[in-house]
Amino acid sequence: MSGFVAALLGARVPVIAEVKPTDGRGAALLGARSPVELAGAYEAAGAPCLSVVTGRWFGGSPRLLADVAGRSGLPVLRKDFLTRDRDLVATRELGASAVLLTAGLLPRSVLGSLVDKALGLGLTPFVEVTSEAEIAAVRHPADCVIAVNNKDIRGREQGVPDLARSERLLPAVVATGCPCPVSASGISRPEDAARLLGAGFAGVLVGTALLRAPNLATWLAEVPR
Ligand SMILES: O=P(O)(O)OC[C@@H](O)[C@@H](O)c1c[nH]c2ccccc12
Repeated sequence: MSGFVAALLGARVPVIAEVKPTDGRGAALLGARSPVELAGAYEAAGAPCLSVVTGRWFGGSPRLLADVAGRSGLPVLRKDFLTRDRDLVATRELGASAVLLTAGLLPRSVLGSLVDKALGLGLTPFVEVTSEAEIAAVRHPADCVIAVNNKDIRGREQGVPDLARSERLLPAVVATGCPCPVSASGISRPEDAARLLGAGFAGVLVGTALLRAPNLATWLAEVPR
């Protein structure tokens, strides 16, 4: 089992906490904090894993990933729209433990070979899906995190989130043998996170709501398992 998956499955509060400078509309999310300070605050509040967005839509960069991964003791997921083998090699070199692969943006054969390549590099594939057809396209599901995205990435994550999508698709994710189903995006309240975990998700990925929370520790403490 990968370090990223082990950290999530072993966590009391299995929330992957995201570092991203802006939301999909360009609104600033870090306030006066540096990304490294924010990562430290997530760790202190008990988050088991981090997600770092390196895509420019969200104000990210590869440098941001290197800074956070170099300073944090937590396993880090790189979130970006990567399509080539060499992007995965670079991701490893930047210090990530897991890498986002977006099933809806990649032809099935490309997704399969990127999963193979990531596993060969020791990176956990974190495959985001929005439909049963995309779930069926995930190769080696037992070695991947399969994450249901509650928003539509084609709309640059700006639309209304549909948490019911996660609940609807969970049985199909579990049926693949994936040990670590995750629900990602648009989870705005601790009670929504708790409901998804109660339904059977092994983890949730939360960005904007945590970045805007007045108190991280309080938000996470309100997510009982
Ligand atoms: O801020 P939110 O709604 O909690 O969402 C986090 C994360 O899922 C989102 O940032 C995201 C989902 N897919 C992505 C792809 C690239 C970059 C970022 C993302």
